[in-house]
Amino acid sequence: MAKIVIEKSPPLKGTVRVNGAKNSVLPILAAALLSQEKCVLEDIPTLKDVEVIGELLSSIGARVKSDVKLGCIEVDGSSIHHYEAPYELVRKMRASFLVMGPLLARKGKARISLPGGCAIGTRPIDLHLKGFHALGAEINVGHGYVEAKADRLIGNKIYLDFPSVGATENIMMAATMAEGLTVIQNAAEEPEIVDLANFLNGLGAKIKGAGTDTIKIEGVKELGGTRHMIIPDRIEAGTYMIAAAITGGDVLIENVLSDHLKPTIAKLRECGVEIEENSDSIRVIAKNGIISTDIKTLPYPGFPTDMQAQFMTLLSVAKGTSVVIETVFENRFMHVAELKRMGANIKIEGRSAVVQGVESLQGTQVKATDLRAGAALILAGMAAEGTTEIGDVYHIDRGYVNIENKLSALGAKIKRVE
Ligand SMILES: CC(=O)N[C@H]1[C@@H](OP(=O)(O)OP(=O)(O)OC[C@H]2O[C@@H](n3ccc(=O)[nH]c3=O)[C@H](O)[C@@H]2O)O[C@H](CO)[C@@H](O)[C@@H]1O
Ligand SMILES: C=C(OP(=O)(O)O)C(=O)O
Repeated sequence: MAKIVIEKSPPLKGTVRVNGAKNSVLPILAAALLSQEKCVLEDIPTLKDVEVIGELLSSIGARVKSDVKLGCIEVDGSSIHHYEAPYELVRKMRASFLVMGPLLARKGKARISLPGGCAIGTRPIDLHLKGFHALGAEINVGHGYVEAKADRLIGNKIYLDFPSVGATENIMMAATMAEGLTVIQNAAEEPEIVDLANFLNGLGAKIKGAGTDTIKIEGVKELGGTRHMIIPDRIEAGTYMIAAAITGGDVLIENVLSDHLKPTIAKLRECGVEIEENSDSIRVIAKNGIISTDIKTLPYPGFPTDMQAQFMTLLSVAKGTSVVIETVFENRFMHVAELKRMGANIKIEGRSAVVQGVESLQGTQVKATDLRAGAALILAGMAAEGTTEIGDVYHIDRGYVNIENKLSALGAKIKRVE
């Protein structure tokens, strides 16, 4: 099993480029199933999750060609003949459930394995199903699978009890070819929702309001092909911003939309980190040590839950006490036990963690319990005395392209050992 081994890093220096966003490319690849023609996606990150969704689309009958050198994927959905996402693929990646909306719209039926929980929470799919039901689908759950059927989908008004990213995406995709108008209220407003809506509109869909809490979708008869560039990954960018901050470095992060990073930028500034925002890059300069601050995760434009673990690592070596409140997932503190093994002083009280900054962390053997917990441990390893060895790195490979190469190019002492 591969491990990542890290020694305490000098201040990081140089330039790093961020890849296309994992959380955009996954729903957009699922959405390509809606099209009768070819879709070409650009700035595709070479991630395990992208491979898995590619396998899923192929198993449904789409022709998927990827050009790793050019960072492109072409999906031809004209020949889809199947309507099932089996347990083996959904188990590997929850986002597989996002093919349900497109399959319902395209084939009138879908059978998808129930995703189940994961290390960060139970993650139900009730809001996705509430949306499909409101569009006229008959839903049956049994034997670990959800089956949805509809001779035709009919537009409706759907209020989401929570602005779920996945439910907003799945319902938006299903509604593109429904009869009449669908209105999603209390919709998620994440940049990845806007990217998906832009892609769908490129196929000929009629979607308005993506990026606000009310999305209106006027159904069309069919969708064609398009070429689309995936937006930069704001979580990958945020992770490199913290890498620069925790090592006291000076790093230019390229291919970034700073508008998508407002909460991370604001909180880093509160910690005393200097940040220069340019049109498509951000420079992070950390000369004066880190000051404590409080964070509370919220749906966009609030502080992203996907940055909570990495930010907590930074706060664990800050001067003073910080409080971190996780409101999006009920169990997203798995990294705390590992950080504590590295000498962090953190106490959990329900959904809050009280972080008392320590002078320094100490390297030891730890394991990645999920994707961002793994990223948090890499950051901790760069700030820790001695050697840190991270196991279960397959979690990290779900969401970061060549993280050890990108960090070592900035001067970090990090390597992967098989
Ligand atoms: C592939 C992808 O884009 N993943 C992101 C997406 O996950 P995902 O789309 O799964 O996250 P959601 O926004 O749906 O989940 C947020 C909260 O809503 C709850 N919920 C969700 C759906 C539902 O039907 N019922 C329900 O109760 C979840 O359990 C969770 O507590 O958004 C999350 C929140 O920003 C991010 O952490 C993930 O990185
Ligand atoms: C939780 C995440 O992803 P997923 O929804 O794919 O598990 C993440 O990207 O941090």
